[in-house]
Amino acid sequence: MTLVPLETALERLLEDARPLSASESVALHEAYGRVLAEPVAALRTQPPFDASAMDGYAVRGADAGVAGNRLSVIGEVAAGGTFPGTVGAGECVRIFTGAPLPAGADTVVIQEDVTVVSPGMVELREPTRAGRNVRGAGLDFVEGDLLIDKGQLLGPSSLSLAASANHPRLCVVKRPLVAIIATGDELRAPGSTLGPGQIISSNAYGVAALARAAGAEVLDLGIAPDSRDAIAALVKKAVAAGADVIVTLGGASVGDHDLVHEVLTGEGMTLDFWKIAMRPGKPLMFGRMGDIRCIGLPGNPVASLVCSQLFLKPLLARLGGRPFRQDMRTARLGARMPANDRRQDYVRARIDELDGELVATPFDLQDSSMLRVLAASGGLIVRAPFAPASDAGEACQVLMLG
Ligand SMILES: Nc1nc2c(c(=O)[nH]1)N[C@H]1C(S)=C(S)[C@@H](COP(=O)(O)OP(=O)(O)OC[C@H]3O[C@@H](n4cnc5c(N)ncnc54)[C@H](O)[C@@H]3O)O[C@H]1N2
Ligand code: MOO
Repeated sequence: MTLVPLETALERLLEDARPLSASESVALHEAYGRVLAEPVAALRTQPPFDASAMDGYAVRGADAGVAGNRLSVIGEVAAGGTFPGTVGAGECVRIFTGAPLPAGADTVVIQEDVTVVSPGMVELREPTRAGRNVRGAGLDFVEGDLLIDKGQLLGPSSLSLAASANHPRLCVVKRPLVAIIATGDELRAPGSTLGPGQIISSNAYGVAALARAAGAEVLDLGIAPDSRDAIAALVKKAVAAGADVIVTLGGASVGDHDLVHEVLTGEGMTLDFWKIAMRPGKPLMFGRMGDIRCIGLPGNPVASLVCSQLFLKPLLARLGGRPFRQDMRTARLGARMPANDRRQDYVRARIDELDGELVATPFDLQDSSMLRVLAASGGLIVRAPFAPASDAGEACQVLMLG
């Protein structure tokens, strides 16, 4: 059987994956980590007036430069207030950080450089350059300035900037909706009392977490038994819910009970690729149902999560318009590894840091049913198809797991 090379599969999955055109308006507190769908322009000027940057005395520049100058204090202004008069020669106004500069003044002498001679009189101890300690109107931005470009991921500083520009809400790219369907007669939800032959359905939880980490919204449609009608009913539900991506779990292989391909095709999916030269995850399936992408994940728990990390996450990131890069690192092998066969191998490994270097030690047991080993793995050693045997201490590539 020909297996699709992993790079080819990834290219085909991502080739036409663009940010969804749908957008929504969200309150600023909900906008962290979202992607901006429309540019943000300043609705106001900041600061809107010449403002004091320090606590001190607002003076005319001509009066500020001479130590020993005595100035009479004609009033006071704090942030939020305004001073009604004008500062003349030989005068000053007590001022606090953030307050608008009174008319006539263009300089602030910080209070540390002043001696209060009497309640109405100060003496300058140090000269201050004209214009110092003043933030000119529009120093940060001017009404109409483009502040944040469309497509930007909204982080803490962009949220404060948008707020400062007087936007209570922002227009962001819709999160891709992922519908998850588990398949298998043997599966029961966590917390169930199991009958003979039954196991707990675990894959959806990790896959959903990876999808959310990539910026998606998740609709977990539960478990369909191994019947065409039951699987088809959940696929129809996913389509009706507006899913952008339908993820099935299990039933992707070649057994008599592996019905996913048949059902998805019956519901209108055109298959793109199926069966990849990778381990775990060989039976991965990808197709399109109109604009909906369908990913058939293998049932083995480790395979479903490794395939989600390698395929689902980048796809969802693209659809959501967010940057994505796998966290690949170079490490030293902590043990010898045998030569690889034709499948790209993702080997569960313990990751330690030793003298500033990463050391990746493969676990002895690599069965793709073993979640405990995966959970103990800080990363996956990536072994290219037909890689020769490697000795302990040799450099290797590791896909770090978050
Ligand atoms: N003759 C062949 N048999 C198999 C092949 C093959 O190429 N030829 N491939 C093997 C590989 S590799 C994998 S991976 C599995 C995947 O097969 P399916 O996608 O059809 O998965 P199932 O058969 O439905 O389940 C496999 C295994 O995983 C358990 N499972 C399924 N869903 C879940 C879930 N949601 N949570 C937890 N565990 C789940 C299921 O009970 C089985 O034990 O096929 C090999 N066989
Ligand atoms: O994907 Mo399967 O887990 O390669 O064994």
